[in-house]
Amino acid sequence: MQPEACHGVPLANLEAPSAVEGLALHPDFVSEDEERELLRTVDAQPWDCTIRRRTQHYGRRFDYHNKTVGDEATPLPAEIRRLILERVDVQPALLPWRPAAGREGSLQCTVNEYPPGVGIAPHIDTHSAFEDGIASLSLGGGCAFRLRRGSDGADHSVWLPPRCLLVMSGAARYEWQHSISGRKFDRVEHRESPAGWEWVPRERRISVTLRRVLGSGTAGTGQSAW
Ligand SMILES: O=C(O)CCC(=O)C(=O)O
Ligand SMILES: [Fe+2]
Repeated sequence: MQPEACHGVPLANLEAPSAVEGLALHPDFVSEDEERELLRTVDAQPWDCTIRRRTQHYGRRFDYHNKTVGDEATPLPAEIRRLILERVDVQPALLPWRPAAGREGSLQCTVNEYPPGVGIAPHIDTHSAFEDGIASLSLGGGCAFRLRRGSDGADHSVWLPPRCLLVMSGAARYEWQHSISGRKFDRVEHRESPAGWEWVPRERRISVTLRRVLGSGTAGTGQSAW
């Protein structure tokens, strides 16, 4: 099923497409107050400007050039740990792994900043570096998140509202490329409008993604770096 075309902009649906097995959305994963607290926290930290969008890396560092994870670990800000990691941990069905359960050295957390007009090219997160199960929390603004399956070109877009936790596991993680177009507006399903959709201007979006480094943390020492 192809997305309806309008000026070539795919329609972003409000619900996770059932065709993308392993894709789950958890709306209002944090409250508006918690979102503000997380944004304040992130904005108080230094940014890495190596690539087009600004990033922050906690836990193990991912090298964008050779697609490997370094050995050193940067402590996670306490607010990210409390409001995201610990909350994911108490809902074991959310992710195939537990981010705060003493698996020290195995977490990789990236904060991405997307000003309006900035996106991320289609990709599958490196198989050799990360385990199954990737979570991403949207803060500040939403975006249309596009998934395309390599085997048959199936193509779906879903709207990620602010405060929503996206989880990609199984097929969604391994068989579908994901991307965010570098647009200033998204075309989003809107059931009350006559056309059934509306243009939504992009606002600055921050995503906090959690991944687990492959093969690490299996022999815990009981110490935690964050
Ligand atoms: O911004 C997001 O939610 C996704 C980020 C992403 O795909 C990545 O860092 O690999
Ligand atoms: Fe990704």
